[in-house]
Amino acid sequence: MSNLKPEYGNEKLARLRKVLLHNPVESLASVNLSNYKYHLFNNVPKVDQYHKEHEQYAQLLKAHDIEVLELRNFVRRTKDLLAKLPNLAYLNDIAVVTSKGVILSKMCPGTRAGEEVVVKEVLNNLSIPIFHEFRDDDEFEGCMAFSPKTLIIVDTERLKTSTIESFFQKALEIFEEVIYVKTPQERRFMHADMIINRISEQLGVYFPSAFLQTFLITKQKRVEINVREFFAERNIELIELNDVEQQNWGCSFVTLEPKIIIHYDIALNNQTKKRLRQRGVDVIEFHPQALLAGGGSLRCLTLRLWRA
Ligand SMILES: NC(=[NH2+])NCCC[C@H](N)C(=O)O
Repeated sequence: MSNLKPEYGNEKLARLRKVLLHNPVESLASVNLSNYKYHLFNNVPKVDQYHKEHEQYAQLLKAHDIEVLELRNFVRRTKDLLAKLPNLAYLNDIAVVTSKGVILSKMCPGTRAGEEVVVKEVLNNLSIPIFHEFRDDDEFEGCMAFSPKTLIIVDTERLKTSTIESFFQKALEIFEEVIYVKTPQERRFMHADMIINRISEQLGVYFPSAFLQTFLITKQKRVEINVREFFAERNIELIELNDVEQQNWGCSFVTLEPKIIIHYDIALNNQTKKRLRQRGVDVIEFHPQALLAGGGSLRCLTLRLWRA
């Protein structure tokens, strides 16, 4: 019997130790001029360049001492699905790994449906338990473990309100509170990381106008809150991003450890970079070209498995 602590869980903002990536070599070439919109790409990807950049990103993570697991090495039974799922690369949306187990998404009907079947097999093969799975008629493309206490669920076009409602009680078994955000149903706000993210215990970024209505939900109550005031009361400063930064995935980065983030070099403007520097934040920059066709950030490509 081992008394080692399990090596999974990502809600505590410690150093990132282990991630899962998937360079979509089996599927990317099937995205073409006649189907790229169906496949939720912004345009047709330059396949070789996309793979190259994906590999460069994996190397960047390794250079920072992060263990990088390749999804295909943990897939057997669901192997045939890899060729059919070009968005499987966007692993962030398919699962949230907490130290109490995984919240496994239920991807929307269409090109992303079934991604969770593959990821479930992988998690199983990695001996990471599932905390929650949704029903067949649910839609839930991820949420954000903001801290060990706080789960953020953003009601985007990729989540069904009824699915979210039915999940609150379960979420409150492992989080003290859920922050529930109503956001415009537009592609630019498709997942939680498009509107908010954390950099350290005391600092984050957000895009204010995406927060149409925000609620704090606990076992005892549900109250409407003002996000900025709410976080300010807890001494968490949220830096505002502008419209262009938000559309360039400004909120969607990988926090390597508190105050060090890995981000697209095109995402933040100089003023924001300066603000971050003034607060002691280091930005490790990565230049994307072909990756942009997929409509996702480096964070979207990364299933954070373990922080410690
Ligand atoms: N967390 C994210 N912002 N993910 C981006 C996912 C991109 C993907 N092509 C989609 O539209 O579903």
